[in-house]
Amino acid sequence: MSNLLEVRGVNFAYPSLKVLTDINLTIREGESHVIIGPNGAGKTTLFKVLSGEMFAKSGQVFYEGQDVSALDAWQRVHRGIGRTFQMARLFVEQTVLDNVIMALESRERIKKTAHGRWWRLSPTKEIVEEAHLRLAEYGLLKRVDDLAANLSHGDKKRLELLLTLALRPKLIMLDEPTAGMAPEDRRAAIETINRLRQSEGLTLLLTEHDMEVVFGLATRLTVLNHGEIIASGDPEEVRRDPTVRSIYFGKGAAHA
Ligand SMILES: Nc1ncnc2c1ncn2[C@@H]1O[C@H](COP(=O)(O)OP(=O)(O)OP(=O)(O)O)[C@@H](O)[C@H]1O
Repeated sequence: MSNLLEVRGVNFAYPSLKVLTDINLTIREGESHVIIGPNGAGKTTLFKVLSGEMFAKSGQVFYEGQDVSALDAWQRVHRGIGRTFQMARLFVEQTVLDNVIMALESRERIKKTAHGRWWRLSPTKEIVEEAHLRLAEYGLLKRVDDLAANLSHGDKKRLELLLTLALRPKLIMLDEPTAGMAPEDRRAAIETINRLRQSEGLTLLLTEHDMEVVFGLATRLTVLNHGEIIASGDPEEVRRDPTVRSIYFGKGAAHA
């Protein structure tokens, strides 16, 4: 497996708080790499630095061997890095169908030009058909005409995943993909994500608190604590690591 993403010596601080300290991390092609850590450990901040929403104070991020540290978020999307958020980001005043059409139009635009923030006012027949097909695949067909704002939490997350994947990323970063879901939705999400990883040849980087999801998805596991990586490797080995056990899985740990 070759390295898809490499993080070298990344440091990040908010004005009054140091959050990431000397982060070194490798994401290999095809793996499902889960990052866990107590609340406030710096997981979301790390995602923001990797996706280009914020820039590291020092250190570098390499994607497919190229330094992308200075690229903006949309430029990283063009390179093939997709991302979802803890609270799904959708065009809530648009219908479910229009959300999908916009994502598909945007993908076509990315293929043709260097700039992807544009869509046609009247989409082609092919795009509308593809949108319906994808909505059917995700079990959202009956909601096509609903406003995205009116979807349930689980359906919003599903739609966001569909939109992110419509851009055909190679690496997809999922920030707590099952947060707030009922147990049966959570199990369905694990299945969907595992299936997509295999069928679309995706590499996954996730943060997650729910241990059923963590061990249902992870092929590699990294533990972040107070902005530092304290363990990384095979999920079962990491689970047995004495430091990890005392900090994270031990008595009184936030998410044991
Ligand atoms: N915009 C900000 N300005 C200042 N401090 C921030 C900002 N965003 C996050 N923080 C702080 O940075 C630290 C790391 O936050 P972050 O959201 O990255 O942690 P996390 O591991 O994702 O937490 P959670 O599991 O609760 O989502 C926390 O102490 C948080 O309060």
